[in-house]
Amino acid sequence: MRVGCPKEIKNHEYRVGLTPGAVREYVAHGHDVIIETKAGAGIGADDDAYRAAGAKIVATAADIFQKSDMVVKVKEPQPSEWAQLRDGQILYTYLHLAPDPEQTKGLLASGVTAIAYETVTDERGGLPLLAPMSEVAGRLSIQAGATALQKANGGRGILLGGVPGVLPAKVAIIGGGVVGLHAAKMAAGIGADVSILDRSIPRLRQLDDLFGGRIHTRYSTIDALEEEVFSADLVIGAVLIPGAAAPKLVTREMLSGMKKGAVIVDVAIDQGGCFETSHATTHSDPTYEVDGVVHYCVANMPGAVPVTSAHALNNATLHYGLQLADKGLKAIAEDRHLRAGLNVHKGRVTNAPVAEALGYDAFAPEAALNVA
Ligand SMILES: NC(=O)C1=CN([C@@H]2O[C@H](COP(=O)(O)OP(=O)(O)OC[C@H]3O[C@@H](n4cnc5c(N)ncnc54)[C@H](O)[C@@H]3O)[C@@H](O)[C@H]2O)C=CC1
Ligand SMILES: CC(=O)C(=O)O
Ligand SMILES: [Mg+2]
Repeated sequence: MRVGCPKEIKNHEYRVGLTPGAVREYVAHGHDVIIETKAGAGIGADDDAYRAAGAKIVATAADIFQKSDMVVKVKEPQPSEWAQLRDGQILYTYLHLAPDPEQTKGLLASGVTAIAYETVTDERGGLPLLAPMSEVAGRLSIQAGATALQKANGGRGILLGGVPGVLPAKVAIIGGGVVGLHAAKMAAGIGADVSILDRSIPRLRQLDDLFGGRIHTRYSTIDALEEEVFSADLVIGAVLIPGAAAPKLVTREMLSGMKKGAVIVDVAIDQGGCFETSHATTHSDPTYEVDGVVHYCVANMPGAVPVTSAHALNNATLHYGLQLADKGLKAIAEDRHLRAGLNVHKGRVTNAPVAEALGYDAFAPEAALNVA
């Protein structure tokens, strides 16, 4: 199979879908790999590094989209990219379709077979291709929040860890999954007073055990949520219902009960966000203010630390990428966890939560692929 990787074009997105190390693995499996020139510049991998790994360098993204049987990317295709996808081609990348009707329309019109990293599953009920970026974004959320809390950046001017004799800041984390855990590690490590809210009691038990009393866990009712959000200096939005649009847990009305200069980091923004007042921002202009509360809602947070993120992402995507390259659609038909990643196939939506969020009929991946 010919596998192609274009340079990412989303705002300040410096990750790359294939690192030179991943290219070497595809080549070892007998595949042709083409890479757009400078695709790896953001992680310090130049064209020669890709040539040494066995790839051919091409001049434009159009060359990649025209010549590849499978396109491997990081972020959801942008309008100029989805216009170049076609029937019979596999797209392997993050999609986040539920909050994005335009992209969904574009992918359906193209006829492409699109696998969304974020809905591929594993035996333990996890999302193995989302997890590494959630680890990065969870850790970054505390750095971003700490910066936004500085007075000159519009925040209330509180240091997360405090100092001896002065209380630390309060951090409320809504959603104790992968993002929530990694945000809590950073916040607790820096000395903040941390609460995590979740709807899963087994998960709250696990977090309580992990932190040995260093953080507070709370079952996420409206009462608990209000109490935590109203007293917090920094609120991290980290809920997920896989594939679906994020539930709006913090309403506009609730903002009026928050401290002036408090900061919200809505990591769940790639699924539409869990604050009613969230809208996606970019690394060039990451924050805005509503009712005195600073909002940070960057949808590609890991793009800020591409050297870490691109390698962590490739570690997770390589296994199924090789399966797809080796076997094509048969790989999806054979493996139920990869099938869970199939969001769009030949003009049909094949992920139920995406179909429900956007008002399409859902086709089971098995039916769309003619798998018994
Ligand atoms: N903005 C960015 O750059 C990035 C965003 N993300 C996003 O962050 C979000 C979280 O991802 P993960 O931590 O990997 O998901 P996860 O599935 O590991 O955790 C989500 C948690 O939310 C909890 N939850 C669900 N509904 C809830 C509710 N009503 N109240 C409280 N908790 C609730 C679940 O029980 C679960 O523990 C996703 O939308 C993901 O796509 C991830 C990486 C980068
Ligand atoms: C998961 C995601 O949206 C990202 O890594 O950018
Ligand atoms: Mg996005």
